[in-house]
Amino acid sequence: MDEEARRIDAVPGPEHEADDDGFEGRNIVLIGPMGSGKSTVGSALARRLGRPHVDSDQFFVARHGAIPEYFLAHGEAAFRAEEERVVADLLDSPRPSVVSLGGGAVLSAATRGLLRGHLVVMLDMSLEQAHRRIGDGSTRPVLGEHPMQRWAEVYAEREPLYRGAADVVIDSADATVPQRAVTIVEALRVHLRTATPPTRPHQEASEL
Ligand SMILES: Nc1ncnc2c1ncn2[C@@H]1O[C@H](COP(=O)(O)OP(=O)(O)OP(=O)(O)O)[C@@H](O)[C@H]1O
Ligand SMILES: O=C(O)C1=C[C@@H](O)[C@@H](O)[C@H](O)C1
Ligand SMILES: [Mg+2]
Repeated sequence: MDEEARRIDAVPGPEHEADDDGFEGRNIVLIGPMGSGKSTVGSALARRLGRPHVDSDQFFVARHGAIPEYFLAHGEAAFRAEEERVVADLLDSPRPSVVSLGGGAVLSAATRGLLRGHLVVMLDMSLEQAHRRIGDGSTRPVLGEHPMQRWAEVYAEREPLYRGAADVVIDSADATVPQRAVTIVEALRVHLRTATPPTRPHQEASEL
């Protein structure tokens, strides 16, 4: 793991919370569909908490180059295998961090297993909101030539995986980025007060 790269984005902002942020030293991991704000909100959340922010797509690019080009050259299966390795490295963080995952990272059963024990937040969004965010989808090779139709299909396939892995689901896509960071902090605090036992292993959607 490149420590220099890990420090990028790690500078606390003026609004950051106390050093002991109350999240038991666990990573906060953001999952959810393409365009839901995992990278953008993750960065704001990390600043708020005074934690490092790391993003699996950014680390993938640092290791392997641009994602669309990697898909073209090697195919999706190779991408998923490398993504799995990147995510495992990021979750094995020496400091509690905010970790934003690529939209398809939860497709890996190994990754879903690793998520147990971390605090996992699903950022949800509607198709209409996705339409406003994603534009022509040109930076997301999974969306192909009909990005919105494909976004909806992919969402339907993955929604049970996101929900099965998440400790909290945040549906506030129309709120501002700082508001969404605050909403996540509040939802996680409620989760930690009410979850029994505190680190209850997540169930696979198929087990629910
Ligand atoms: N309130 C908001 N919250 C989050 N993102 C917003 C908001 N308003 C606009 N955006 C924009 O939505 C776009 C998608 O956000 P982002 O790239 O963070 O999504 P993502 O979940 O990381 O997507 P991917 O799975 O492709 O990595 C960005 O251009 C971001 O600036
Ligand atoms: O949802 C997906 O499958 C993807 C989402 C992006 O974050 C990138 O990880 C990549 O474009 C694939
Ligand atoms: Mg992202």
